[in-house]
Amino acid sequence: MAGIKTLETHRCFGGVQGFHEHDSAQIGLPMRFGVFVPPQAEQGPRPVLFCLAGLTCNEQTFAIKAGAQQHAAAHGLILVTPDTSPRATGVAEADAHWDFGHGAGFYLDATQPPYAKHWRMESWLMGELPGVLAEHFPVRNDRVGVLGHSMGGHGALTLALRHPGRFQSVSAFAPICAPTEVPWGHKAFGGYLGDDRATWARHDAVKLIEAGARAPSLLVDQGLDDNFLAQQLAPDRLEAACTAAGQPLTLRRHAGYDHGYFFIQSFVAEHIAHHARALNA
Ligand SMILES: N[C@@H](CCC(=O)N[C@@H](CS)C(=O)NCC(=O)O)C(=O)O
Repeated sequence: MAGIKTLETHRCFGGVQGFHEHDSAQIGLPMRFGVFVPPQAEQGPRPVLFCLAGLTCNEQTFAIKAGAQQHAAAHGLILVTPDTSPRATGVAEADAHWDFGHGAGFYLDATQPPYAKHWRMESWLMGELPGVLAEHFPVRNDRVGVLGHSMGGHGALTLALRHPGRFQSVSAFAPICAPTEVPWGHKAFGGYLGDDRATWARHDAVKLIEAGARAPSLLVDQGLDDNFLAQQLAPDRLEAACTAAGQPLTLRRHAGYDHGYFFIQSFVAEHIAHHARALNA
């Protein structure tokens, strides 16, 4: 049995919010993740919602700032908040940027040195972490959703599109929809994946949809006062790709909201309800 180290637990809305660490074989380093277990888990295994955070965030950010536990407790969902990259890798360059390296894993497996060794976030999340969760928490690994914010929104969309059948529900707040077309994506994909743009396209939600990949019906919220909207997020590209491909999408644009967690708090109840509808069905 793969061990985990429990770092903290807190009673929360009748359930338990914990933060844990395990020695990841995929990443080759200890990795941290949060788990909220709702009160209904005392009666048996519950569906799981992965919540993927954005640039500069870690396993605590969404758990502390989004206010999601009260809604997960109401619907009986387990929330999992993975860290956003490997840590303490010894790669000096990975500390030099806030939008690349540590805290900026982009939920993919890097192919380029020096990142290829530890930046294996897709293999960790899709291949290793579900098994760790199944050993230590009352999860139903056959009822799984994914939600993400910004870089994590890119992660939610691309992981769902790249792994059909693994997620029954998908949603995002202010996702990076077309990373191959924006500066954050150019920097991250260039560093992690190298110069071959055909490889980049396999981690771009718009390009994946255009190439025929499909996901469960998408719920996406976007604030119109988001500082990153014009340069980095490209929700219009997602909307156009979904319309052309017949991929179901509910894209809601909200006047006055910015990129941060006050925006997320304002709509997180509706996201949790969206996931609960599919996962508890
Ligand atoms: N460069 C800024 C912005 C980074 C940023 O806005 N990150 C978003 C995700 S892309 C976030 O969720 N930050 C954490 C927070 O708002 O608490 C910083 O380093 O704080």
